[in-house]
Amino acid sequence: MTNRNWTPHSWREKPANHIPDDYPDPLALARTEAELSRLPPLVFAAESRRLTASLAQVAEGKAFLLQGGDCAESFKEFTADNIRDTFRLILQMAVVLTFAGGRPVVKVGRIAGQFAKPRSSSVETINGVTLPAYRGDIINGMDFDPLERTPDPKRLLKAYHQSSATLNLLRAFSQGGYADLCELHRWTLDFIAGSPQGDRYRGLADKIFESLCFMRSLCVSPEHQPSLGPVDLFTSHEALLLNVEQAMTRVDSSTGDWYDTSAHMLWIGERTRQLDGAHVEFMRGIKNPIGLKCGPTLEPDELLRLIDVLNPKAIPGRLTLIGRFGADKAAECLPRLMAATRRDGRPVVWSIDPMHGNTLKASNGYKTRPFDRILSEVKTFLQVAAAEGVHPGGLHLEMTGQNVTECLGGARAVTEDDLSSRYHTHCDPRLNADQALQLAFLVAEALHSLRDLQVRAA
Ligand SMILES: O=C[C@H](O)[C@H](O)COP(=O)(O)O
Ligand SMILES: C=C(OP(=O)(O)O)C(=O)O
Repeated sequence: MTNRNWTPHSWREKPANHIPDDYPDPLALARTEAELSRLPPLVFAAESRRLTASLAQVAEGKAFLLQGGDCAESFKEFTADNIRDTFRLILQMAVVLTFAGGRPVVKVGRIAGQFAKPRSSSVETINGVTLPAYRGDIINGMDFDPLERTPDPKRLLKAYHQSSATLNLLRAFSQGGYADLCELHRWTLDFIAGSPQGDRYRGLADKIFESLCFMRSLCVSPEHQPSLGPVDLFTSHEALLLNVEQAMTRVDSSTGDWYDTSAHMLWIGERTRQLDGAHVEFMRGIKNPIGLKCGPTLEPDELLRLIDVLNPKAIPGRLTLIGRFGADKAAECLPRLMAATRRDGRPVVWSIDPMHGNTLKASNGYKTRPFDRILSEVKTFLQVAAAEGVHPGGLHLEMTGQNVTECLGGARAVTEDDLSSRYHTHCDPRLNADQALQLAFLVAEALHSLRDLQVRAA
């Protein structure tokens, strides 16, 4: 069923921000878009519907959403080890959060398509030379060189094929070697053993391990082991390059609905959420579950009007609101938005992205994020949600399974001097595996106390 006056290309009539318009050969771009539109879908509509159903459980307070992965995937860091490590980290965090929250965790990666970045400035100047800014490997290259920085349509195809291979591996991991949760949790125990603050989490980690092993001992045959389903990890990315999203949007033959088959879930970024803009126009017409970043300048009225447009039929699980205010602004901005959606009554998932409002420049010039500020914004989210009677539905993180030094702090205390040692991100600083797992344990503690309070109040 098509939305009123919507087509996969109706966004082209609206003002579009952050989509490059400086391809030297627009005809080559058009040919590539046509080629993309003939390539097979990366995901299937039925899988996206399954994710909507899982997110509906989150909206009802019966599940929790963990969405995380790279800030920007890159061609250079495309290896099986990187994919495996991100996959494993998401699962490790999910085990901890499931146990503490007493609810299933819906797992969504920022993976298999998270390539394009909106930038604060469209140019970069170094030593008096000005070139177009790097916008993600799907558009141009990172090296500060005029040729590299020129948008190249061939990159769209390379990103498609990389996403396809990534998904292939993720599907294999989901069904294969990582299906044994007991084994998976052993990795977490290794993290505890090596962490300077490991003792703090040991009690919880040991309880999880005992429970998993107990469940395993109850199962008589391998197919009944505590394990993961076939598409247990869903994929997502920011729907920034609408020409690519349009090319990947297809009619689902079983329902007649339009689905963007580039990922299970897409989100609208903070910089492109204008009510009359191209991104909102495109996203209103696809049937996938979608996210909307909500930053400090979003007012309740505007949010409700965005909900009118993006989820007019109030479908549970369709819309996830992803707050990203900054530790210093969350307590002021979030209550009025949460109160507005609670009063409004239409179902939404409330999630928190504690990364994007907490970026700063270290004294040595590196873009970084302090772990304490990230944690503080998550805690504020949990407190405000409790005060407003809203389910704190999820976490949205930029993180990697690699041992990078991009965010400050954490148990192993990354310092400003450490940043240069393993700073590999292509755009924004990510939590490393230890920092992300530590955050999962700290959120788990907070969710556990919340659960205790709710049980006592019932
Ligand atoms: O991930 C979000 C944005 O793309 C990123 O924060 C922009 O960074 P910039 O301010 O360096 O352009
Ligand atoms: C660009 C991003 O975030 P935001 O739109 O919230 O700035 C992102 O999540 O990659």
